[in-house]
Amino acid sequence: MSASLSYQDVAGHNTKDSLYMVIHDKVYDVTKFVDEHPGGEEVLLDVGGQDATEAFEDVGHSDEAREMLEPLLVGALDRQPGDPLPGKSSSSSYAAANADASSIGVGMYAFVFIGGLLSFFAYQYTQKQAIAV
Ligand code: HEM
Repeated sequence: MSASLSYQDVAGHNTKDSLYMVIHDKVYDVTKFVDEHPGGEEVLLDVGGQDATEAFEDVGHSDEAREMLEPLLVGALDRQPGDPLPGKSSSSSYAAANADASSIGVGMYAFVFIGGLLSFFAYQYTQKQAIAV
């Protein structure tokens, strides 16, 4: 129970036959749990052999789900310098995705605003024309 595993040890267990994952620097053997997971086996296989802290927290798992982790515990993760940090790569890609989305949003506002200005001036112009006639 008090075993200490390296990230490489965990990374080796990334198949349905033997599936480990790291959540909050603890290593869990989820092999037997895969078929029972209410969220489906696919998501667990996706993060198999990796740090799943962010994926696990993103879902907002219940306290019950957290209790289910206890019997699956294998040991603590012995994190070495250079090992992936929880969610580091995916959080930066989330940030990038968000930046993309918001720049599209800004573009949309600019488009609508400029469209509005154009129609305002077009209206003014036609009004002046109408008066001039
Ligand atoms: C060993 C770790 C895990 C356990 C014990 C666990 C357990 C559970 C439980 C009990 C639920 C039902 C809802 C709840 O009580 O919160 C659930 C739902 C869910 N889980 Fe997990 N989970 C684990 C890991 C993960 C991971 C790593 C992911 C994502 C990569 C994930 C994705 C989901 C999703 C998407 C649902 C929602 C299903 C739905 O509402 O239709 N789970 N999980």
